[in-house]
Amino acid sequence: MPSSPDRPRAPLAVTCGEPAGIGPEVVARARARTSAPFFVLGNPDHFAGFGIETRTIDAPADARSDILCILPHDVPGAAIPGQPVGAQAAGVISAIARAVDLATTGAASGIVTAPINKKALKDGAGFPHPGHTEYLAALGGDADVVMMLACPELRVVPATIHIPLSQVPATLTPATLETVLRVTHAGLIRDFGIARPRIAVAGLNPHAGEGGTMGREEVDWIADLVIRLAPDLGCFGPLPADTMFHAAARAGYDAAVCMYHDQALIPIKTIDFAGGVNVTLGLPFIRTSPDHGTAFDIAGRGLADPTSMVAAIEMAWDMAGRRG
Ligand SMILES: NC(=O)c1ccc[n+]([C@@H]2O[C@H](COP(=O)([O-])OP(=O)(O)OC[C@H]3O[C@@H](n4cnc5c(N)ncnc54)[C@H](O)[C@@H]3O)[C@@H](O)[C@H]2O)c1
Ligand SMILES: N[C@H](C(=O)O)[C@H](O)COP(=O)(O)O
Repeated sequence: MPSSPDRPRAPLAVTCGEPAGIGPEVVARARARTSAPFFVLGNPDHFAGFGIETRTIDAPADARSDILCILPHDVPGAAIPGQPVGAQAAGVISAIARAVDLATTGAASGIVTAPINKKALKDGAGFPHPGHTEYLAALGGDADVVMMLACPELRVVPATIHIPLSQVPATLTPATLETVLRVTHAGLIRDFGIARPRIAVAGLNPHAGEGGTMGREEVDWIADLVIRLAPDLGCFGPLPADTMFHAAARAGYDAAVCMYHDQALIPIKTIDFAGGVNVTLGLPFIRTSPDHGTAFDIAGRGLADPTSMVAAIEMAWDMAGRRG
């Protein structure tokens, strides 16, 4: 748990996520594993049956830490494990927007999102975004946002996120990478309390291009950009991605900025899938999430591990305390 706040803080708003997934289960089980104040936006029926006492509340300020408090949100019908219901998609999406409103007005200290199934939301309600990160960026006024996944041993940032691998080289530009590095640097200072962040930058190509023999992006512009920004942002690289995640290498930086989704997320989900947290940097409000998805294969079977949800809640609460 984070240190005691200097003054009372509003509780966190947790979104229900996909009812057919493990979101409701990990939210319910998290209640028994942390004392951080939160309430969940969703259909109260979806949170029954996990052996956790629940209570519906009328307002965020009514939230308590000893009971799972649910602020009712219209996500109609039963939750069917592994089978998304199209009619629920709009409610899953609007719960996210409502949580953002609550955080923006100060009724919530920040938001923690339970996992969504992107295909279910697209099929059910035409959700146009590939993930929370992009939706939250839009809700946050087209903010320049960065996806960071963090665990005690490692923080990673993919510079490109939910796009096909074939589009990565064209999407990566000096301007986009510079923005990612600046937002990452600011987030490490503001939300992680690191006074002088050290940021390792991965190469795009095998062996970071090996002097242009295995790809040219590193020699054409990535190295120059990193050198130019190094005095301000404490960045270095580009490094061969295959050798920058072992324990001794990790000790040399506070975050690794990677060129694409899996380059960043494979190492952290391998090192600490249970404890990883997804945090969006650059938003005008706090947002964290567990690092796992809807896990339809185990939904409704009582097998879901709430550790990542607990870590996400505690990280958001800690950030809220740091921001004051
Ligand atoms: N923050 C989010 O909203 C978020 C994050 C990641 C994935 N997703 C979405 O979730 C859906 C499924 O994605 P996926 O299958 O790639 O990943 P997943 O994380 O849902 O599942 C991967 C594997 O890990 C297991 N697993 C996941 N969480 C677990 C937990 N808490 N306890 C025990 N086992 C757990 C699953 O059973 C599965 O075998 C996709 O639609 C994806 O886009 C959403
Ligand atoms: N890219 C994330 C992951 O694989 O864990 C995940 O899809 C979540 O993304 P959002 O937070 O943008 O939904």
